[in-house]
Amino acid sequence: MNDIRVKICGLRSGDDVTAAAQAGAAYVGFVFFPKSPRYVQIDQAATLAALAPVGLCKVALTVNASNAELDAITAKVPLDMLQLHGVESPERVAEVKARYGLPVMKAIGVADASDLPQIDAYSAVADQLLIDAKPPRDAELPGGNGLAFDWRLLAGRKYWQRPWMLAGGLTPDNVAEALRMTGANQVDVSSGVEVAPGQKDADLIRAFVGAATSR
Ligand SMILES: O=C(O)c1ccccc1N[C@@H]1O[C@H](COP(=O)(O)O)[C@@H](O)[C@H]1O
Repeated sequence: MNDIRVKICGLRSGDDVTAAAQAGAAYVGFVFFPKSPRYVQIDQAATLAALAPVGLCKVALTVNASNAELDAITAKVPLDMLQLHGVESPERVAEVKARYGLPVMKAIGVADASDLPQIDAYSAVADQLLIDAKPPRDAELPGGNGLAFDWRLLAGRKYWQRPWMLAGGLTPDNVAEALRMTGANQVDVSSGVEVAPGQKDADLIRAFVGAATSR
């Protein structure tokens, strides 16, 4: 066992929450982006979050959400963290953090080295960073596309100012290599533990957490 922390994102059923918790995930994510096959409505997310055992960090993933949307989510769902996965500016990240009093994780899309400097800008305001593959220009979703970026871009950059997670195209088969190449100590996965879009699989969740944590 190592101290790698795993987030399983896009949970939609009680069985998903149980599978993530039993596998040893540290975070679970609920997607509040209607175009996603992993979308959950607020009442559904509230029910799922209530099933999470104490200590499992419950994250709401939103995309360019308004205050009204975030007000509605945070009023009903017991949360430990907000994940901002759109084009929210550093100022917006700071505003959300102050308004809701929850830790904020900002997702940053990376395709090449020119995308890396923004990580420093967000480090000044976000509590955590999620370094994900930049979506293709015509993508419907800003994340959850099962696409990896060139992990060599992060080699030797282990020490960002903030805790960070690696995401994008991770699977039970490649997560150990991704951790080795990037030096990440946290990873986030969505489509890599699914048998169909939005349909998580307990065996894949177990295999992913096992592969990440047993190096
Ligand atoms: O999962 C989604 O549907 C999603 C929708 C909108 C924004 C982000 C989304 N997912 C995030 O993207 C990463 C990477 O996904 P994948 O493992 O490549 O499928 C995922 O961990 C979520 O945080």
